[in-house]
Amino acid sequence: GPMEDYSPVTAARLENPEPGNWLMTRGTYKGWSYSSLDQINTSNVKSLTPVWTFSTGVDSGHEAPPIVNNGVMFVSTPYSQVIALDAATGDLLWRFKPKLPEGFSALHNTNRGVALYGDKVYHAGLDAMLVALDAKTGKVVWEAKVEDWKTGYYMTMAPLVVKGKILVGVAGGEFGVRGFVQAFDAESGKPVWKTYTVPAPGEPGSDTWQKPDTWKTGGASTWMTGTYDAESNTVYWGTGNASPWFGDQRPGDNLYTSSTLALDGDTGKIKSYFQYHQNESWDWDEMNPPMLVDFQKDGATTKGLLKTARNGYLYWFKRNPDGGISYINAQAYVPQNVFKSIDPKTGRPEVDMAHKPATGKAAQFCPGLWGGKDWPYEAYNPKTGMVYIPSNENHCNNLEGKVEERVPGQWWTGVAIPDLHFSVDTKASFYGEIQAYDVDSGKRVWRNLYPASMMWGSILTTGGGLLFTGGTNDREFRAYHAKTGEQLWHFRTNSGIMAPPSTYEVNGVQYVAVQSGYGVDAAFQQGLMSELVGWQKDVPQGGVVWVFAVSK
Ligand SMILES: O=C(O)c1cc(C(=O)O)c2c(n1)C(=O)C(=O)c1cc(C(=O)O)[nH]c1-2
Ligand SMILES: [Ca+2]
Repeated sequence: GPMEDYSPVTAARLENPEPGNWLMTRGTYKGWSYSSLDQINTSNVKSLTPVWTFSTGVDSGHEAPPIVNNGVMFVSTPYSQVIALDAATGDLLWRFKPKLPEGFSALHNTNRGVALYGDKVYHAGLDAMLVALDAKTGKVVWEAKVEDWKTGYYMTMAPLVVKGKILVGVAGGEFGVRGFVQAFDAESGKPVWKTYTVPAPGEPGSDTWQKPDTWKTGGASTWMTGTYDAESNTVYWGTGNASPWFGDQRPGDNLYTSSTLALDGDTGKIKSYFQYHQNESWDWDEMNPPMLVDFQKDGATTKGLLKTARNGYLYWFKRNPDGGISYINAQAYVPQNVFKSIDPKTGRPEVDMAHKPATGKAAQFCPGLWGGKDWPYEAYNPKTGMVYIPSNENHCNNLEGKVEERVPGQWWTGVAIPDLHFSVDTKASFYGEIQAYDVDSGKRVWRNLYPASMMWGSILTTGGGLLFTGGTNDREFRAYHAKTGEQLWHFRTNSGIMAPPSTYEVNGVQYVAVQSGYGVDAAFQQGLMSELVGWQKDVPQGGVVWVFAVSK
Protein backbone atom coordinates (compact mmCIF):
# COMPACT_ATOMS: atom_id res chain seq x y z
CA GLY A 1 0.00 0.00 0.00
CA PRO A 2 0.93 3.69 -0.15
CA MET A 3 2.17 3.72 3.46
CA GLU A 4 5.36 1.75 2.69
CA ASP A 5 6.94 4.69 0.97
CA TYR A 6 5.25 7.50 2.87
CA SER A 7 6.90 10.71 1.70
CA PRO A 8 7.91 13.07 4.51
CA VAL A 9 6.47 16.57 4.27
CA THR A 10 9.15 19.24 4.17
CA ALA A 11 8.98 23.02 4.56
CA ALA A 12 9.83 23.29 0.84
CA ARG A 13 6.93 21.01 -0.12
CA LEU A 14 4.54 23.05 2.01
CA GLU A 15 5.69 26.26 0.35
CA ASN A 16 5.29 24.74 -3.09
CA PRO A 17 2.98 21.71 -2.95
CA GLU A 18 2.81 19.33 -5.90
CA PRO A 19 -0.48 19.79 -7.81
CA GLY A 20 -1.39 16.13 -7.22
CA ASN A 21 -1.41 16.50 -3.44
CA TRP A 22 -3.52 18.42 -0.95
CA LEU A 23 -1.12 18.95 1.92
CA MET A 24 -2.98 21.52 3.99
CA THR A 25 -6.56 22.59 4.62
CA ARG A 26 -6.86 25.22 1.91
CA GLY A 27 -4.34 23.66 -0.45
CA THR A 28 -1.57 26.19 -0.05
CA TYR A 29 -0.39 28.82 2.42
CA LYS A 30 -2.18 31.45 0.35
CA GLY A 31 -5.54 30.07 1.40
CA TRP A 32 -7.07 29.98 -2.08
CA SER A 33 -8.78 26.57 -1.82
CA TYR A 34 -7.57 26.16 -5.41
CA SER A 35 -6.01 23.22 -7.24
CA SER A 36 -4.44 23.53 -10.67
CA LEU A 37 -5.54 19.97 -11.57
CA ASP A 38 -7.64 20.00 -14.73
CA GLN A 39 -8.27 16.38 -15.70
CA ILE A 40 -11.78 16.89 -14.35
CA ASN A 41 -13.05 19.93 -16.24
CA THR A 42 -16.10 21.72 -17.53
CA SER A 43 -16.59 19.28 -20.41
CA ASN A 44 -16.32 15.96 -18.54
CA VAL A 45 -17.56 16.80 -15.03
CA LYS A 46 -21.00 15.50 -15.99
CA SER A 47 -19.48 12.00 -15.88
CA LEU A 48 -18.23 12.35 -12.31
CA THR A 49 -19.17 9.26 -10.28
CA PRO A 50 -18.38 7.95 -6.79
CA VAL A 51 -15.46 5.52 -6.72
CA TRP A 52 -15.45 4.76 -3.00
CA THR A 53 -17.01 5.89 0.28
CA PHE A 54 -16.10 5.44 3.91
CA SER A 55 -18.42 5.82 6.91
CA THR A 56 -16.70 7.65 9.73
CA GLY A 57 -19.10 6.26 12.33
CA VAL A 58 -19.36 9.72 13.81
CA ASP A 59 -22.26 12.16 13.91
CA SER A 60 -22.30 15.98 14.11
CA GLY A 61 -20.64 18.47 11.82
CA HIS A 62 -17.77 17.17 9.70
CA GLU A 63 -15.71 20.23 8.73
CA ALA A 64 -12.35 18.78 7.69
CA PRO A 65 -11.05 18.40 4.14
CA PRO A 66 -9.40 15.17 3.04
CA ILE A 67 -5.66 15.92 3.29
CA VAL A 68 -3.66 13.83 0.79
CA ASN A 69 0.04 13.06 0.58
CA ASN A 70 1.10 10.74 -2.27
CA GLY A 71 -1.80 8.35 -2.07
CA VAL A 72 -2.45 8.55 1.67
CA MET A 73 -5.54 10.42 2.85
CA PHE A 74 -6.04 11.81 6.36
CA VAL A 75 -9.43 13.01 7.57
CA SER A 76 -10.46 14.22 10.99
CA THR A 77 -13.96 14.01 12.37
CA PRO A 78 -15.99 15.54 15.18
CA TYR A 79 -14.91 14.38 18.65
CA SER A 80 -11.25 14.49 17.61
CA GLN A 81 -10.81 11.32 15.59
CA VAL A 82 -8.24 11.02 12.81
CA ILE A 83 -8.58 8.40 10.08
CA ALA A 84 -5.93 7.41 7.52
CA LEU A 85 -7.16 5.87 4.27
CA ASP A 86 -5.72 4.66 1.00
CA ALA A 87 -6.69 7.62 -1.20
CA ALA A 88 -7.26 5.43 -4.29
CA THR A 89 -9.12 2.50 -2.75
CA GLY A 90 -10.63 3.72 0.53
CA ASP A 91 -8.88 0.98 2.54
CA LEU A 92 -8.63 1.89 6.22
CA LEU A 93 -4.98 2.25 7.24
CA TRP A 94 -5.44 3.38 10.84
CA ARG A 95 -7.75 5.28 13.15
CA PHE A 96 -6.86 7.49 16.10
CA LYS A 97 -9.76 7.60 18.54
CA PRO A 98 -8.87 9.49 21.69
CA LYS A 99 -10.90 9.24 24.86
CA LEU A 100 -12.29 12.67 25.64
CA PRO A 101 -12.16 13.54 29.34
CA GLU A 102 -14.99 12.55 31.65
CA GLY A 103 -17.64 15.27 31.74
CA PHE A 104 -16.27 16.91 28.62
CA SER A 105 -18.55 18.84 26.29
CA ALA A 106 -17.78 21.50 23.70
CA LEU A 107 -19.99 24.10 22.12
CA HIS A 108 -18.77 23.07 18.65
CA ASN A 109 -17.85 19.36 18.56
CA THR A 110 -16.05 19.68 15.30
CA ASN A 111 -12.57 19.67 13.80
CA ARG A 112 -11.31 21.34 10.63
CA GLY A 113 -8.46 19.07 9.66
CA VAL A 114 -4.98 17.80 10.37
CA ALA A 115 -1.60 19.26 9.47
CA LEU A 116 1.28 17.25 8.00
CA TYR A 117 4.98 17.71 8.62
CA GLY A 118 7.88 15.28 8.41
CA ASP A 119 6.53 11.81 9.13
CA LYS A 120 3.89 13.09 11.52
CA VAL A 121 0.25 14.13 11.52
CA TYR A 122 -0.78 16.92 13.88
CA HIS A 123 -4.21 17.24 15.40
CA ALA A 124 -5.72 19.89 17.67
CA GLY A 125 -8.23 18.25 19.98
CA LEU A 126 -11.48 19.48 21.47
CA ASP A 127 -9.92 18.91 24.88
CA ALA A 128 -7.27 21.55 24.04
CA MET A 129 -4.53 18.92 23.57
CA LEU A 130 -2.24 19.05 20.55
CA VAL A 131 -1.14 15.58 19.45
CA ALA A 132 1.53 14.42 17.04
CA LEU A 133 0.78 11.05 15.45
CA ASP A 134 3.10 8.79 13.49
CA ALA A 135 1.77 9.15 9.94
CA LYS A 136 2.42 5.47 9.20
CA THR A 137 0.79 3.96 12.27
CA GLY A 138 -1.41 6.59 13.92
CA LYS A 139 0.46 6.03 17.21
CA VAL A 140 0.88 9.05 19.47
CA VAL A 141 4.44 10.43 19.31
CA TRP A 142 3.88 13.34 21.67
CA GLU A 143 1.08 15.27 23.30
CA ALA A 144 1.14 18.88 24.41
CA LYS A 145 -1.41 20.50 26.66
CA VAL A 146 -2.38 23.78 25.04
CA GLU A 147 -4.85 24.76 27.75
CA ASP A 148 -7.09 23.42 30.48
CA TRP A 149 -10.42 22.57 28.80
CA LYS A 150 -12.20 23.08 32.14
CA THR A 151 -11.64 26.82 31.84
CA GLY A 152 -13.59 27.04 28.57
CA TYR A 153 -10.84 26.59 25.98
CA TYR A 154 -11.25 24.07 23.17
CA MET A 155 -9.72 23.62 19.73
CA THR A 156 -11.45 23.11 16.40
CA MET A 157 -9.03 24.45 13.77
CA ALA A 158 -6.40 22.65 11.74
CA PRO A 159 -2.85 23.44 12.91
CA LEU A 160 -0.61 25.50 10.63
CA VAL A 161 2.96 24.32 10.00
CA VAL A 162 5.52 27.12 9.72
CA LYS A 163 9.20 26.23 9.35
CA GLY A 164 9.26 23.30 11.76
CA LYS A 165 6.73 24.74 14.16
CA ILE A 166 3.12 23.73 14.69
CA LEU A 167 0.87 26.74 15.23
CA VAL A 168 -2.53 26.44 16.88
CA GLY A 169 -5.33 28.74 17.92
CA VAL A 170 -8.09 28.26 20.46
CA ALA A 171 -11.88 28.50 20.66
CA GLY A 172 -13.92 29.70 23.61
CA GLY A 173 -15.17 33.16 22.64
CA GLU A 174 -18.61 32.30 23.99
CA PHE A 175 -17.05 31.27 27.32
CA GLY A 176 -14.95 34.36 28.01
CA VAL A 177 -11.49 32.92 27.36
CA ARG A 178 -8.52 35.10 26.42
CA GLY A 179 -7.41 34.14 22.93
CA PHE A 180 -3.91 33.33 21.77
CA VAL A 181 -1.88 31.73 19.01
CA GLN A 182 0.79 29.30 20.17
CA ALA A 183 3.66 27.59 18.37
CA PHE A 184 5.15 24.19 19.30
CA ASP A 185 8.29 22.52 18.06
CA ALA A 186 7.24 19.89 15.53
CA GLU A 187 9.76 17.31 16.73
CA SER A 188 9.59 17.62 20.49
CA GLY A 189 6.21 19.22 21.15
CA LYS A 190 7.88 21.88 23.31
CA PRO A 191 6.19 25.30 23.30
CA VAL A 192 8.18 27.89 21.30
CA TRP A 193 6.11 31.06 21.50
CA LYS A 194 2.67 32.20 22.59
CA THR A 195 1.01 35.45 21.55
CA TYR A 196 -2.14 36.58 23.32
CA THR A 197 -4.70 38.32 21.14
CA VAL A 198 -5.82 40.52 24.04
CA PRO A 199 -3.04 42.68 25.53
CA ALA A 200 -2.35 42.67 29.26
CA PRO A 201 -2.01 46.03 31.05
CA GLY A 202 1.05 47.87 29.77
CA GLU A 203 1.21 46.03 26.45
CA PRO A 204 0.44 47.89 23.21
CA GLY A 205 -3.32 48.18 22.80
CA SER A 206 -4.14 47.64 26.47
CA ASP A 207 -5.65 51.15 26.64
CA THR A 208 -8.46 49.84 24.41
CA TRP A 209 -9.76 47.90 27.43
CA GLN A 210 -10.88 50.80 29.57
CA LYS A 211 -12.54 48.86 32.34
CA PRO A 212 -10.15 47.02 34.69
CA ASP A 213 -9.89 43.27 34.26
CA THR A 214 -12.20 43.03 31.22
CA TRP A 215 -9.16 42.01 29.14
CA LYS A 216 -8.76 38.81 31.17
CA THR A 217 -12.00 37.40 29.75
CA GLY A 218 -12.02 39.44 26.56
CA GLY A 219 -12.38 36.69 23.93
CA ALA A 220 -10.62 37.21 20.56
CA SER A 221 -10.34 33.47 20.17
CA THR A 222 -8.37 32.16 17.21
CA TRP A 223 -10.46 29.26 15.98
CA MET A 224 -9.56 29.16 12.27
CA THR A 225 -6.22 28.31 10.66
CA GLY A 226 -4.06 31.21 9.55
CA THR A 227 -2.53 31.87 6.14
CA TYR A 228 1.20 32.44 5.63
CA ASP A 229 3.48 34.56 3.48
CA ALA A 230 6.81 32.71 3.35
CA GLU A 231 8.52 35.64 1.64
CA SER A 232 8.05 38.00 4.59
CA ASN A 233 7.71 35.16 7.12
CA THR A 234 4.34 36.52 8.18
CA VAL A 235 1.42 34.55 9.55
CA TYR A 236 -2.03 36.09 9.10
CA TRP A 237 -4.40 34.92 11.81
CA GLY A 238 -7.98 35.98 12.50
CA THR A 239 -9.58 36.63 15.85
CA GLY A 240 -13.11 36.12 17.11
CA ASN A 241 -15.75 38.12 18.91
CA ALA A 242 -15.14 39.91 22.18
CA SER A 243 -16.53 38.46 25.41
CA PRO A 244 -19.13 38.89 26.68
CA TRP A 245 -21.00 39.87 23.54
CA PHE A 246 -22.21 43.30 24.70
CA GLY A 247 -19.62 45.99 24.21
CA ASP A 248 -20.92 48.38 26.88
CA GLN A 249 -19.70 45.84 29.47
CA ARG A 250 -16.11 46.34 28.23
CA PRO A 251 -15.71 49.94 27.04
CA GLY A 252 -13.04 50.65 24.40
CA ASP A 253 -12.13 49.35 20.97
CA ASN A 254 -11.04 46.02 22.54
CA LEU A 255 -7.97 45.16 20.53
CA TYR A 256 -7.40 42.66 18.96
CA THR A 257 -10.93 41.28 18.83
CA SER A 258 -12.46 40.75 15.36
CA SER A 259 -9.15 41.52 13.71
CA THR A 260 -6.53 40.11 11.40
CA LEU A 261 -3.12 39.88 13.07
CA ALA A 262 0.15 39.79 11.15
CA LEU A 263 2.55 37.70 13.25
CA ASP A 264 6.23 37.04 12.79
CA GLY A 265 6.54 33.33 11.96
CA ASP A 266 9.62 32.82 14.13
CA THR A 267 8.64 34.74 17.25
CA GLY A 268 4.91 35.33 17.13
CA LYS A 269 5.50 39.06 17.55
CA ILE A 270 2.56 41.16 16.35
CA LYS A 271 3.87 43.13 13.37
CA SER A 272 0.63 44.72 12.31
CA TYR A 273 -3.12 44.33 12.60
CA PHE A 274 -6.45 45.42 11.19
CA GLN A 275 -9.60 45.53 13.31
CA TYR A 276 -12.80 45.13 11.26
CA HIS A 277 -15.20 46.60 13.81
CA GLN A 278 -14.55 48.08 17.22
CA ASN A 279 -16.15 47.25 20.58
CA GLU A 280 -17.60 44.08 19.04
CA SER A 281 -21.30 43.55 19.92
CA TRP A 282 -22.73 41.35 17.15
CA ASP A 283 -20.84 38.04 17.57
CA TRP A 284 -19.15 38.82 14.29
CA ASP A 285 -15.96 36.85 14.79
CA GLU A 286 -13.38 37.71 12.13
CA MET A 287 -11.72 34.33 12.60
CA ASN A 288 -10.98 33.57 8.96
CA PRO A 289 -7.64 34.91 7.81
CA PRO A 290 -7.39 36.87 4.57
CA MET A 291 -6.29 35.09 1.39
CA LEU A 292 -2.99 36.18 -0.16
CA VAL A 293 -4.18 37.49 -3.50
CA ASP A 294 -2.50 39.89 -5.88
CA PHE A 295 -4.78 42.28 -7.74
CA GLN A 296 -4.64 45.22 -10.12
CA LYS A 297 -4.88 48.64 -8.59
CA ASP A 298 -4.27 51.90 -10.41
CA GLY A 299 -2.72 49.99 -13.30
CA ALA A 300 -0.21 48.07 -11.20
CA THR A 301 -0.11 44.64 -9.58
CA THR A 302 -0.56 44.99 -5.83
CA LYS A 303 0.58 42.26 -3.47
CA GLY A 304 -2.59 42.05 -1.50
CA LEU A 305 -4.82 40.43 1.05
CA LEU A 306 -8.48 39.74 0.42
CA LYS A 307 -10.76 39.12 3.35
CA THR A 308 -14.42 38.11 3.25
CA ALA A 309 -15.59 39.32 6.63
CA ARG A 310 -18.38 37.93 8.75
CA ASN A 311 -19.58 41.54 9.12
CA GLY A 312 -20.77 41.37 5.51
CA TYR A 313 -17.97 43.33 3.82
CA LEU A 314 -15.27 42.27 1.41
CA TYR A 315 -11.92 43.93 2.18
CA TRP A 316 -8.87 44.66 0.04
CA PHE A 317 -5.52 45.29 1.75
CA LYS A 318 -1.98 45.92 0.65
CA ARG A 319 0.53 43.39 1.95
CA ASN A 320 3.62 45.45 2.74
CA PRO A 321 7.13 44.02 2.17
CA ASP A 322 7.49 43.41 5.93
CA GLY A 323 4.11 41.65 6.02
CA GLY A 324 2.25 44.66 7.43
CA ILE A 325 -1.38 45.28 6.52
CA SER A 326 -2.56 48.53 4.86
CA TYR A 327 -6.23 49.12 4.25
CA ILE A 328 -7.26 49.84 0.66
CA ASN A 329 -10.99 49.42 0.28
CA ALA A 330 -14.11 47.57 1.43
CA GLN A 331 -17.53 46.93 -0.05
CA ALA A 332 -20.60 45.15 1.24
CA TYR A 333 -21.22 41.71 -0.28
CA VAL A 334 -24.55 41.33 1.54
CA PRO A 335 -26.93 44.05 2.80
CA GLN A 336 -25.78 45.19 6.25
CA ASN A 337 -27.53 47.74 8.47
CA VAL A 338 -24.83 48.43 11.07
CA PHE A 339 -22.15 50.42 9.25
CA LYS A 340 -23.18 53.95 8.26
CA SER A 341 -19.90 54.47 6.44
CA ILE A 342 -16.30 53.31 6.39
CA ASP A 343 -13.42 55.74 6.71
CA PRO A 344 -11.68 55.59 3.32
CA LYS A 345 -8.24 56.04 4.88
CA THR A 346 -8.38 53.76 7.92
CA GLY A 347 -11.17 51.31 7.13
CA ARG A 348 -12.80 52.08 10.45
CA PRO A 349 -16.60 51.83 10.28
CA GLU A 350 -18.98 54.39 11.71
CA VAL A 351 -21.60 52.36 13.54
CA ASP A 352 -25.32 53.10 13.65
CA MET A 353 -26.03 52.86 17.38
CA ALA A 354 -29.67 51.96 16.67
CA HIS A 355 -28.36 48.61 15.41
CA LYS A 356 -25.83 47.97 18.16
CA PRO A 357 -27.19 45.81 20.97
CA ALA A 358 -26.19 46.58 24.55
CA THR A 359 -26.99 45.63 28.11
CA GLY A 360 -30.69 46.27 28.69
CA LYS A 361 -31.01 47.68 25.15
CA ALA A 362 -32.34 45.40 22.45
CA ALA A 363 -31.24 46.08 18.90
CA GLN A 364 -31.79 44.34 15.62
CA PHE A 365 -28.94 43.88 13.19
CA CYS A 366 -28.60 42.29 9.75
CA PRO A 367 -26.99 40.06 8.74
CA GLY A 368 -27.53 38.26 12.02
CA LEU A 369 -24.85 36.81 14.25
CA TRP A 370 -23.85 34.13 11.72
CA GLY A 371 -22.85 37.02 9.48
CA GLY A 372 -22.67 37.44 5.73
CA LYS A 373 -20.75 34.21 5.98
CA ASP A 374 -19.50 32.14 8.88
CA TRP A 375 -16.38 29.94 8.80
CA PRO A 376 -16.86 28.07 5.45
CA TYR A 377 -14.07 28.93 3.05
CA GLU A 378 -14.32 31.23 0.10
CA ALA A 379 -12.04 30.37 -2.82
CA TYR A 380 -9.91 32.23 -5.34
CA ASN A 381 -9.24 31.01 -8.86
CA PRO A 382 -6.22 32.67 -10.53
CA LYS A 383 -7.49 31.64 -13.97
CA THR A 384 -10.75 33.58 -13.63
CA GLY A 385 -9.45 36.23 -11.24
CA MET A 386 -12.59 35.75 -9.16
CA VAL A 387 -13.27 35.14 -5.50
CA TYR A 388 -16.17 32.79 -4.76
CA ILE A 389 -18.09 33.49 -1.56
CA PRO A 390 -20.56 31.17 0.18
CA SER A 391 -22.89 33.70 1.80
CA ASN A 392 -26.29 34.17 3.42
CA GLU A 393 -28.75 37.07 3.27
CA ASN A 394 -32.17 38.07 4.53
CA HIS A 395 -31.50 37.12 8.15
CA CYS A 396 -31.10 39.18 11.33
CA ASN A 397 -30.79 38.88 15.09
CA ASN A 398 -32.28 40.96 17.83
CA LEU A 399 -30.17 40.81 20.97
CA GLU A 400 -30.45 42.36 24.40
CA GLY A 401 -27.63 41.93 26.90
CA LYS A 402 -27.65 41.06 30.58
CA VAL A 403 -24.83 41.17 33.09
CA GLU A 404 -23.96 37.59 33.96
CA GLU A 405 -21.45 36.15 36.36
CA ARG A 406 -18.80 34.11 34.62
CA VAL A 407 -18.50 30.43 35.48
CA PRO A 408 -15.38 29.03 33.76
CA GLY A 409 -16.31 26.63 30.98
CA GLN A 410 -19.89 27.82 30.69
CA TRP A 411 -21.73 29.90 28.08
CA TRP A 412 -21.06 33.53 29.00
CA THR A 413 -22.20 35.87 26.27
CA GLY A 414 -24.69 37.98 28.19
CA VAL A 415 -27.67 36.42 26.43
CA ALA A 416 -29.19 32.94 26.77
CA ILE A 417 -29.35 30.70 23.70
CA PRO A 418 -33.19 30.66 23.63
CA ASP A 419 -33.13 34.50 23.54
CA LEU A 420 -31.01 34.92 20.40
CA HIS A 421 -34.09 36.09 18.41
CA PHE A 422 -32.95 34.98 15.01
CA SER A 423 -35.32 36.22 12.32
CA VAL A 424 -35.55 36.10 8.55
CA ASP A 425 -37.41 38.00 5.87
CA THR A 426 -40.06 35.34 5.30
CA LYS A 427 -40.91 36.90 1.91
CA ALA A 428 -37.34 36.67 0.65
CA SER A 429 -36.81 34.73 -2.56
CA PHE A 430 -33.55 33.20 -1.28
CA TYR A 431 -31.32 32.89 1.81
CA GLY A 432 -28.12 31.13 0.81
CA GLU A 433 -26.04 31.93 -2.26
CA ILE A 434 -22.66 31.73 -3.96
CA GLN A 435 -21.29 35.00 -5.24
CA ALA A 436 -18.41 35.46 -7.67
CA TYR A 437 -16.54 38.78 -7.64
CA ASP A 438 -13.76 39.98 -9.92
CA VAL A 439 -10.92 40.81 -7.51
CA ASP A 440 -9.55 43.65 -9.65
CA SER A 441 -12.76 45.59 -10.20
CA GLY A 442 -14.78 44.40 -7.21
CA LYS A 443 -17.70 43.78 -9.58
CA ARG A 444 -19.97 40.84 -9.02
CA VAL A 445 -19.79 38.57 -12.07
CA TRP A 446 -22.39 35.98 -11.13
CA ARG A 447 -24.41 34.65 -8.25
CA ASN A 448 -26.28 31.46 -7.60
CA LEU A 449 -29.26 31.68 -5.24
CA TYR A 450 -30.69 28.96 -2.99
CA PRO A 451 -34.39 29.68 -2.39
CA ALA A 452 -34.85 26.99 0.27
CA SER A 453 -31.53 26.68 2.03
CA MET A 454 -28.83 28.53 3.86
CA MET A 455 -25.33 28.12 2.41
CA TRP A 456 -22.76 26.55 4.77
CA GLY A 457 -20.41 24.98 2.24
CA SER A 458 -16.73 25.62 1.80
CA ILE A 459 -15.75 26.07 -1.84
CA LEU A 460 -13.02 24.36 -3.88
CA THR A 461 -12.08 25.79 -7.27
CA THR A 462 -9.86 24.13 -9.88
CA GLY A 463 -7.74 24.61 -12.97
CA GLY A 464 -10.44 22.61 -14.78
CA GLY A 465 -12.61 25.73 -14.51
CA LEU A 466 -14.83 24.33 -11.80
CA LEU A 467 -16.23 25.04 -8.36
CA PHE A 468 -17.15 22.19 -6.01
CA THR A 469 -19.29 22.72 -2.94
CA GLY A 470 -22.17 21.46 -0.85
CA GLY A 471 -23.52 23.60 1.97
CA THR A 472 -27.24 23.21 1.36
CA ASN A 473 -29.82 21.32 3.41
CA ASP A 474 -30.76 18.99 0.51
CA ARG A 475 -27.53 16.91 0.88
CA GLU A 476 -26.35 17.83 -2.61
CA PHE A 477 -22.72 18.04 -3.72
CA ARG A 478 -22.45 20.27 -6.78
CA ALA A 479 -20.07 21.40 -9.48
CA TYR A 480 -20.40 24.83 -11.08
CA HIS A 481 -18.75 26.52 -14.03
CA ALA A 482 -16.23 28.91 -12.48
CA LYS A 483 -16.71 31.56 -15.18
CA THR A 484 -20.48 31.56 -15.49
CA GLY A 485 -21.85 29.92 -12.34
CA GLU A 486 -23.80 27.40 -14.39
CA GLN A 487 -24.45 24.20 -12.44
CA LEU A 488 -22.78 21.36 -14.37
CA TRP A 489 -23.20 18.38 -12.06
CA HIS A 490 -24.77 17.33 -8.79
CA PHE A 491 -24.92 14.28 -6.60
CA ARG A 492 -27.03 13.60 -3.53
CA THR A 493 -24.98 12.39 -0.56
CA ASN A 494 -25.93 10.87 2.80
CA SER A 495 -26.01 14.12 4.76
CA GLY A 496 -25.43 17.84 4.36
CA ILE A 497 -21.93 18.97 3.41
CA MET A 498 -20.06 21.74 5.20
CA ALA A 499 -16.58 20.33 4.88
CA PRO A 500 -14.16 21.72 2.31
CA PRO A 501 -13.78 19.48 -0.74
CA SER A 502 -10.24 18.70 -1.86
CA THR A 503 -8.79 17.24 -5.04
CA TYR A 504 -5.73 15.10 -5.71
CA GLU A 505 -4.18 12.66 -8.11
CA VAL A 506 -3.09 9.03 -7.65
CA ASN A 507 -1.58 7.01 -10.53
CA GLY A 508 -2.64 9.59 -13.06
CA VAL A 509 -6.27 9.75 -11.96
CA GLN A 510 -7.75 12.95 -10.52
CA TYR A 511 -10.15 12.53 -7.61
CA VAL A 512 -12.46 14.97 -5.84
CA ALA A 513 -13.12 14.15 -2.20
CA VAL A 514 -15.37 15.56 0.48
CA GLN A 515 -16.84 14.61 3.83
CA SER A 516 -20.61 14.73 4.09
CA GLY A 517 -21.84 15.14 7.67
CA TYR A 518 -24.13 17.95 8.79
CA GLY A 519 -24.20 19.47 12.25
CA VAL A 520 -23.01 22.23 14.57
CA ASP A 521 -24.23 25.74 13.74
CA ALA A 522 -25.60 24.91 10.29
CA ALA A 523 -27.91 22.35 11.92
CA PHE A 524 -28.78 24.77 14.71
CA GLN A 525 -29.79 27.38 12.15
CA GLN A 526 -31.69 24.79 10.11
CA GLY A 527 -33.74 24.01 13.22
CA LEU A 528 -34.58 27.69 13.60
CA MET A 529 -35.51 27.92 9.91
CA SER A 530 -37.91 25.05 10.38
CA GLU A 531 -39.75 27.18 12.95
CA LEU A 532 -39.59 30.34 10.85
CA VAL A 533 -40.27 29.15 7.31
CA GLY A 534 -41.16 25.48 7.64
CA TRP A 535 -38.00 23.85 6.34
CA GLN A 536 -37.56 20.27 7.49
CA LYS A 537 -36.18 20.26 11.01
CA ASP A 538 -33.46 17.72 10.60
CA VAL A 539 -30.93 17.13 7.90
CA PRO A 540 -29.76 13.51 8.29
CA GLN A 541 -26.51 13.20 10.23
CA GLY A 542 -23.57 10.83 10.09
CA GLY A 543 -20.21 11.27 8.40
CA VAL A 544 -19.15 9.70 5.11
CA VAL A 545 -16.02 10.37 3.06
CA TRP A 546 -17.02 10.52 -0.63
CA VAL A 547 -14.48 10.19 -3.40
CA PHE A 548 -15.37 10.86 -7.06
CA ALA A 549 -13.64 10.48 -10.40
CA VAL A 550 -14.64 10.74 -14.04
CA SER A 551 -15.59 7.35 -15.37
CA LYS A 552 -13.57 6.37 -18.40
O1 LIG B 1 -15.80 32.37 19.61
C1 LIG B 1 -15.37 31.23 19.44
O2 LIG B 1 -14.37 30.78 20.02
C2 LIG B 1 -16.07 30.38 18.44
C3 LIG B 1 -15.61 29.11 18.13
C4 LIG B 1 -16.27 28.36 17.12
C5 LIG B 1 -15.65 27.04 16.81
O3 LIG B 1 -14.52 26.81 17.30
O4 LIG B 1 -16.18 26.20 16.11
C6 LIG B 1 -17.42 28.94 16.49
C7 LIG B 1 -17.79 30.25 16.87
N1 LIG B 1 -17.13 30.93 17.83
C8 LIG B 1 -18.87 30.97 16.25
O5 LIG B 1 -19.14 32.14 16.60
C9 LIG B 1 -19.62 30.35 15.21
O6 LIG B 1 -20.53 30.97 14.63
C10 LIG B 1 -19.28 29.02 14.86
C11 LIG B 1 -19.84 28.18 13.89
C12 LIG B 1 -19.15 27.01 13.97
C13 LIG B 1 -19.31 25.78 13.19
O7 LIG B 1 -18.47 24.89 13.33
O8 LIG B 1 -20.30 25.70 12.42
N2 LIG B 1 -18.16 27.13 14.93
C14 LIG B 1 -18.23 28.34 15.48
CA1 LIG C 1 -17.87 33.19 18.41
